[in-house]
Amino acid sequence: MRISLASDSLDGVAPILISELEGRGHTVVPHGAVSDGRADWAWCCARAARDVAEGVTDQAIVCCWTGTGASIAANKVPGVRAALCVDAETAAGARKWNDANVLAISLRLTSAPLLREILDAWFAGSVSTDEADIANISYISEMEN
Ligand SMILES: O=C(CO)[C@H](O)[C@H](O)COP(=O)(O)O
Repeated sequence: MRISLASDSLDGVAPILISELEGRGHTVVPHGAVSDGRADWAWCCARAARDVAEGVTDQAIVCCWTGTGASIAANKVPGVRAALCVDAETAAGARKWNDANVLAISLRLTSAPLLREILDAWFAGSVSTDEADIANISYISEMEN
């Protein structure tokens, strides 16, 4: 899978994210501190989210200290459903019930072992085929129109 990756800093797990993703067989398109060092969270996380909306990449991972700014910026991009995930259970739910296509990570809260659990759950997950779940996701898309 092609994954855009954005972070506003090289704090916490940010430096190991590229190797974690490449180690899982993904191709990484980096933005912000993990690329050229530009570190505005709003800009780099929106940039990664736009990659997904434009079909340049399949999914994105966006990071900031809290994870909140990263998720807010990504969710401003139409077609993006970004989920701030602090554990594997949340990541599994975000894929299943929200069809989330952008994973937001808090660099403050996420240790390396926790990151691996979150990534495992995120990439193992797939969207629910339940009618009510699909209707909820459709409603989110309709709100963008
Ligand atoms: O969490 C964040 C935004 O939601 C940022 O990572 C945080 O605001 C960065 O702060 P600073 O520029 O002082 O390191």
